[in-house]
Amino acid sequence: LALAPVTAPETSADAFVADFLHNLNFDRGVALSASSENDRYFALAHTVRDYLMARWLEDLRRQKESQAKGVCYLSAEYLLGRQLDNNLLAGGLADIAQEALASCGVSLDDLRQHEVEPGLGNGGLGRLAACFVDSLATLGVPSIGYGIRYEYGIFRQTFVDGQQVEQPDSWLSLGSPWEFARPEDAQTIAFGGHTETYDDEGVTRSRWVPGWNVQAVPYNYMIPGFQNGRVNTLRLWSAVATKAFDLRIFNSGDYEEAVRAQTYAETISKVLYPEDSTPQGKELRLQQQYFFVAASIHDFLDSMLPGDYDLAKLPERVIFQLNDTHPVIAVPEFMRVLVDEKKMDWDAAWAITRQCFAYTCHTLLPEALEVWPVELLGRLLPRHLEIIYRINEEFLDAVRARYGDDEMRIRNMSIIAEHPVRSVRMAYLATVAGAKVNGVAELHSQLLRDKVLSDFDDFFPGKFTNVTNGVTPRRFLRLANPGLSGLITEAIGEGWLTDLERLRELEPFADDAGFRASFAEVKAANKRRLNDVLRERDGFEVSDGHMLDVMVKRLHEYKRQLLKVLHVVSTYEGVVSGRVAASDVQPRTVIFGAKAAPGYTMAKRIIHLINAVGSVVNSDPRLDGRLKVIFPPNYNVTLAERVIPAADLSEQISLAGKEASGTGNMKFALNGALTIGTDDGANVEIRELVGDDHFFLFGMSEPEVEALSARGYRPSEFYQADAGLRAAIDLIASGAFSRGDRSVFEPVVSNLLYEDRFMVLADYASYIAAQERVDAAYADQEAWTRSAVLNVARTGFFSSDRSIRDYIDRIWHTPPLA
Ligand SMILES: CCc1ccc([C@H](C)CC(=O)N[C@@H]2O[C@H](CO)[C@@H](O)[C@H](O)[C@H]2O)cc1
Repeated sequence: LALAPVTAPETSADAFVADFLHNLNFDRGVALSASSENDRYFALAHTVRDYLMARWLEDLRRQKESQAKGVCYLSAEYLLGRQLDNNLLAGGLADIAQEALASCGVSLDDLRQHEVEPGLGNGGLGRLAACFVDSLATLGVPSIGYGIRYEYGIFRQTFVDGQQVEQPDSWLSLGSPWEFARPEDAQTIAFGGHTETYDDEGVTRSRWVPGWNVQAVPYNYMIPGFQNGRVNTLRLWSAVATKAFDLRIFNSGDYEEAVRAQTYAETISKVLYPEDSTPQGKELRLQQQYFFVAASIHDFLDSMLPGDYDLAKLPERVIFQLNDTHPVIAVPEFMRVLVDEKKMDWDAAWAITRQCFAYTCHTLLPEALEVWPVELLGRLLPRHLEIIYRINEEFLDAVRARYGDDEMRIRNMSIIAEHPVRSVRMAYLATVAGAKVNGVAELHSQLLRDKVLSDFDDFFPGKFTNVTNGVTPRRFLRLANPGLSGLITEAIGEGWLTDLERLRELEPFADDAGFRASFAEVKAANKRRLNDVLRERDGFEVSDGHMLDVMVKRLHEYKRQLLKVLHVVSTYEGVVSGRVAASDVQPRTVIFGAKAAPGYTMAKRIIHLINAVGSVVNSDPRLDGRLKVIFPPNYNVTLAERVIPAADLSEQISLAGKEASGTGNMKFALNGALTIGTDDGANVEIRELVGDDHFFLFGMSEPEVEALSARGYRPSEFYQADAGLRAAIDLIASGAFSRGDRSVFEPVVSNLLYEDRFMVLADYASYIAAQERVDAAYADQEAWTRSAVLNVARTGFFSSDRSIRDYIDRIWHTPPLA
């Protein structure tokens, strides 16, 4: 019996009920009649796990046995969203679960609402990682996602007087039924101390003598493929003290000291850093990065390779994908293991390392590129600093060999920056060590090659490539928009969910009035559903017949939420000044969703301004209810799944050359919203695919932005030259949205007039003109719906399955396991 393969329960409502009640009674230890909602939720989750378990164990066995080349995806963030529905969909269990629970008088929908989403990420980068592990499993690629099991995820956002207030995200307070703790697979992670050299039978070797260590305890999460019988693993590490409790100190009465090691250790995986662009350079952040990558490397080498594995073959067995620079300390750690622990000679180890890593860059903002002072790195990871120095030395020797003694180039390319403080440029380390470096959209990858890392593109021909981002259609179409999914399947049959480019077959339906009517009805139903959610969640009402104009993303000046605010204020000013009749205003509700990094003051001011403008506009009878602003707090994956299917207009208005890709833009287009946007990030590829007639383009292109900043940009000139712009800014400056107190938003206004780093004023006129085109287009609902259908039909390219296939072809060479 012990050797019998694990089998899933029978796929029937009766078997499902039996397993559910078994889990409730024997795992939760309660009877249904006495059970709490959390008990029922846990029992349901465990039942779904039971149905997926056999596949998981079988997949793990096959991946190990096959020794096929696999991907280790190293990411400091995974923005997973709720798990229940996705696991029900992947297992094809949704219908029997519904029926089974109903037969017990339990509402599946109540249990859905009970789930707290694991907010283990900030925004784009974290959500992309979640989409990618879903696609890796659905394509059947041997792979493991590695990350950190933060005890507290991204903060919960509340508004007090329109201002952001952060609350801790205690997502684990009721426990998480989807995780499997594996303390027996814990890894010891060292820190601090010093290094020394020693003689090893005539060979001088270096070794690290750490100062202290912690335990990294893994928690496994199922990542089921979509109805393909595959389940991959996401392994997240949690920190605990090696010696949790010191009885001797305790007996001496210093209770606090007795548990200090534990408290200290736990802080490593205590909380996610809520920054998504400006690193704070905190030591704990570096501790987090080293903690999870060291644990992951050791775990892979220990658990996935046979004892006598020939390490020289590692490049045929694994590729570590670095999700931005956050995990790049993995490179010197890998070298340390090969050279110091496996006693491999440096050159052989480096030759292997350079084939086992690849780096994805997700940003263009210089301030977002991580640099670590050598003082800090040397103190926390002394051996790693030595290794980085040697990597850099040999690299610069090669640069000199190629270009001669070009000191400027040497200084520009050195992994070690001398100013302002001697630091390690993590993006340069990742670029030198990576077999491949990719950007996340065509324009982004081009700018990396031409500008940000041009010296490296010149030195490493063929190293730079592009993989345009994608999103999983399982969560962001099938689960978020069942109405549209049903319509699509009715029109073109099944199969599109794992072959999204088949959406092209919808093109002819754009000219089918009946189909358009059904499509418009689905959009209207999604709006009603959103209205129910927002009313219950935040007491907001979405007015019928309003165009839903949506801007949801992290709050950052380069994303230009301020441009959207100026459009709202201009429309408002037009009416209250009497220049525009309210009846001429296209009924529109503007929905914002945005968290600001707690330390990002200007971003928090802009959130305050949005709420302040909203409360004035929403309550001014002169607008006759034709313009509304809604800003639900705590935008997250769960809210995105309700807002995106209801949207008519998708705001993708960043300054050209600043948004690496964007992924929200893809989700909106796939859900039948039209985009108003600049030629930035993946907007360019969306516009190329949907066609200029079905995309509201505005603003400067990236070269025009460069040209303007080269000429010297003086925002106040645009203020002077544009009466509409001046009226809008003056209204804000006047205190009209701050009870007459001009000081409240003065910093925002003066920044716009005298700095405006992201050229909001320069693109204002073009934006307003584009919004007028939007109003005109929306007046013709048939034409609008036709464009919306074509947006859906032509954006199948933006599936994360296609992105993963590109990574396999261009970077990983890890074909799916048959
Ligand atoms: C250390 C601070 C920090 C934290 C996170 C980041 C991320 C790279 C920021 C991020 O999420 N970037 C976004 O990544 C998405 C996925 O590729 C892109 O679609 C977005 O354009 C990009 O802003 C930078 C710096």
